[in-house]
Amino acid sequence: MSRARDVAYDCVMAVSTEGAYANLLLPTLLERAGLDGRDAGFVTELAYGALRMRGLYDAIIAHAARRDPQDLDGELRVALWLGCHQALAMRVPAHAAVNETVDQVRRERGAGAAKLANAVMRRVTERGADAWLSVVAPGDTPASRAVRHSHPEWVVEELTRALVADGRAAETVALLEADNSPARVTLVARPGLVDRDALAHDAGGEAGEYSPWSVVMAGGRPGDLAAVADGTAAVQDEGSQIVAGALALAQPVEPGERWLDLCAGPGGKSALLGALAAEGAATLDAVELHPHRADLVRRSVRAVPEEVVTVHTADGTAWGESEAYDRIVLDAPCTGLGALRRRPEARWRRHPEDLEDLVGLQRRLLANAERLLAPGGLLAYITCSPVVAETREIVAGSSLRQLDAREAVAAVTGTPARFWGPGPHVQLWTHVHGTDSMFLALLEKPAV
Ligand SMILES: C[S@@+](CC[C@H](N)C(=O)[O-])C[C@H]1O[C@@H](n2cnc3c(N)ncnc32)[C@H](O)[C@@H]1O
Repeated sequence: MSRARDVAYDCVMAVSTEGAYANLLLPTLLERAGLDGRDAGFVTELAYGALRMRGLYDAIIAHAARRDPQDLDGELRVALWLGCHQALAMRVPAHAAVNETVDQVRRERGAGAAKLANAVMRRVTERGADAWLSVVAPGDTPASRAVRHSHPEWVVEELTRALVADGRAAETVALLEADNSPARVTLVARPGLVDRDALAHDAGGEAGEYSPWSVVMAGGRPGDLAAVADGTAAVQDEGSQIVAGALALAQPVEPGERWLDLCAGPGGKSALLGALAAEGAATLDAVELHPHRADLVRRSVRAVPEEVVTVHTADGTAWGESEAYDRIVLDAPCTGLGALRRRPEARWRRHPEDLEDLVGLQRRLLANAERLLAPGGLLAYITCSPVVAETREIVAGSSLRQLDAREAVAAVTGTPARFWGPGPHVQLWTHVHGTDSMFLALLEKPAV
């Protein structure tokens, strides 16, 4: 497993010091190292676990090293996070966790740093995880919850505020725990392009709980599936499928309808909407600001008939002619605090100041989307965040009429509308629905 530990170390180093994304980098590192099956599972658990839980591990390391972990060498700190995760969360025997960590540090930073790693890891392994929690996160305050569940304190506050607003005041801990649980890999069988049952069979998986297009994989690499390789299927969270599908199924599609995806990259929702547009003889314009992400959209929609989706590299705040579209999806750039399971580093990259900038951008995008919507048209405002300032407060500033999004979600999922909360918007929750915590509001421009 030494090779596996090296891969986890390289991944966590690149993510924490070079700004890499674990979900993009790790598959490449695994392939390069020729690791799959059990070894790949071990690396993924180790790297993702260390990246998620580094807030807790820093508190433990601070105690064990009697110094601020930020003052340690980057290499030593990363090796200690990995050592903590092995010893406290992965049932690796203490002596192995200590020895592997010390060897790693010796290779990377030499004998002096290895000595320090040895002393710290010996202290870390003197206690089990529960005993450490009572030392570094005693009681039940917002600060101790933040350490215990390894989220920045401001993130805990924002998530708690969102839960309270949704009548779920007692569920903070359940949500924080869900954020720390590995997500199942979910595929979308793009409608009209591949049969869901056939995909489930090929993937050795099963139909997802809510989305009629979803398949939950039991294991294996999605990229090995023919349907994923040819773009008729893809990895996509069930929550994303539900909220995008809701716009398409909210009312019957008239042939010739024009649809717009105003923030399309990397193109998961464009491809699902493109497939649904093709079935209804509609067309879709997909707009994305960044050229490399617009290229990802082109790749994502490659299996949708060519004449249905047109990808544009443009600024969504200024793009388009007024009243040109019958349906618009605005999947706005957001803090992403609803998708922390899948992006283990995201919670540490975001800062409270980001929220103000994002809210300004969300408002400008929504204002342009309102301008672009035809009378009688429908607009889906979506975020992969439950944060109140970028969800219900943005929608409250809209001049459009808010529809009951629960009805549209019910039409997609075949469940009763009352299942989806008090309305009129729908807030999905990771700890309740097993999806990313996506927000959906459906807005309508009055017909003239
Ligand atoms: C939440 S992501 C969209 C995810 C996408 N709908 C999907 O399902 O794959 C937001 C996207 O908006 C893009 N973006 C940011 N500012 C933009 C702008 N002013 N105009 C258009 N796109 C923008 C970002 O680059 C990012 O790709």
